[in-house]
Amino acid sequence: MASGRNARSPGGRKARARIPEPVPEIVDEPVAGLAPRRAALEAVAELLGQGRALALDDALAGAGARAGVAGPDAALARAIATATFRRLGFLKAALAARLAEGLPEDEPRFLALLATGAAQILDLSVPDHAAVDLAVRLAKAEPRLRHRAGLVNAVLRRIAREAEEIRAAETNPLADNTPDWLRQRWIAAYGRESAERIARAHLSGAAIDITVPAGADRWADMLAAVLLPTGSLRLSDTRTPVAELPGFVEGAWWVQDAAAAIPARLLHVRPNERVADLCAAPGGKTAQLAAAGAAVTAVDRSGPRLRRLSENLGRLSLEAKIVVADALDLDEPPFDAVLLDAPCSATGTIRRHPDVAWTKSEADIGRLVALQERLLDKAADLLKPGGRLVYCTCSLEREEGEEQVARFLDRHPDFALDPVRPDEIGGLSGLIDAAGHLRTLPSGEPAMDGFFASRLLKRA
Ligand SMILES: C[S@@+](CC[C@H](N)C(=O)[O-])C[C@H]1O[C@@H](n2cnc3c(N)ncnc32)[C@H](O)[C@@H]1O
Repeated sequence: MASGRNARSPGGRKARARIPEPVPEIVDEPVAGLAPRRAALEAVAELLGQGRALALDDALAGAGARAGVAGPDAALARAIATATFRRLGFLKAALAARLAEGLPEDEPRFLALLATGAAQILDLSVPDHAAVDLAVRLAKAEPRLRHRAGLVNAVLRRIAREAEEIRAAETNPLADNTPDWLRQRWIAAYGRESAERIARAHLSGAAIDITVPAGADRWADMLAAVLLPTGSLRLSDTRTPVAELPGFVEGAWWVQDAAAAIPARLLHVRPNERVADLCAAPGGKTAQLAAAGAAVTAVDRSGPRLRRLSENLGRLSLEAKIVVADALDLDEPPFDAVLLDAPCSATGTIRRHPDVAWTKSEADIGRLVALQERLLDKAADLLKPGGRLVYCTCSLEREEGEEQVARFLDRHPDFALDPVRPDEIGGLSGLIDAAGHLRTLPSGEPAMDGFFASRLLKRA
């Protein structure tokens, strides 16, 4: 792994790249391994260039289709792009220290080409020469980058030569690999030590957890999985594609992070209760509510995402009433219970989606907080007196969690907080704050996505 600190050191500055190495000749024929690199480059450049509106998954889907990659090549493109964003701070510093002119932040394609190349050399088990040669080919194939092919060759060769030193250098992921605005927020919210643990947790990917509505012990044996205290199973076999594991095709379980599985459980739905899942797609929580026997109305404003929800429920032989609508416009009789898994900054999912750290901004949080507030007020209206509301987000930001709920309770004196109890979450009392909210962290034990959840009762 690259070291930003090392890369910025005077040692990094004293020997600049001078383009001495021979640049490989380009032959105009299909080259093994080029298409996934092109897809990764396109997706990373797209996010670095215009960022905010796009998720890496969507950028990869588009770039992969244009580059004609599928199967293992698509997986390689994803691995390269994910590795690039996971350590983008380190990679940029390592590259900048080896470029006489520094790293041009206003040239996203050049930056993406170098960063994806460096990520392959430092973090993936790709032969160095393949990473360098294919990056040079990509540069030569682009009129805007062609004149820099020699520089790409020189810098990436140098990264390869100095890889051991770069990886071995001590690193502090909070200082070197977390954008300033997030670092400040996490230190303010959690303290420096916890913020450092969170940033360190982001250097690794996440485990694969599954939700099993029935027979968890039996499935734990069959899948060689660990039963977590909260009731989810954590797979130890991460090499077999999930769809090939026993029970997937039959719809016995579904993939869902252990933290994401907690909020729906906090509703304690009973058979035939009318329950609204207001931001439902792709449907992990809808499936939990439906599996518990509730009559679920699953609402989402995204048609394509609801199609995935419908397919997922179909595989699981579960049913819900599916409504494509803006939840703010929903016109339905009052519900016994409402789940609001609100759109959020998703900073709790950076282990899985490292692009989030680099493409979201403080302005996004302000916009999302305003939307969450309106959705919460709507959820309150949709609830019967005596009904339960669970509000949750996969965000580490307090404005989207604790502070959002505090403001809701100020606006709604007819609601009261119903604190989460340790016995509801397998005795993990450390996940409950003094007010009774659930707060999970990627750096916790067990490690989970960063989730916030709060249960609110409407007075009868
Ligand atoms: C965090 S995701 C939901 C994940 C889902 N609950 C699950 O467990 O699979 C947020 C969802 O909110 C939807 N959304 C955003 N704004 C909305 C709105 N105003 N009305 C309805 N859905 C909305 C998005 O399309 C997205 O699918």
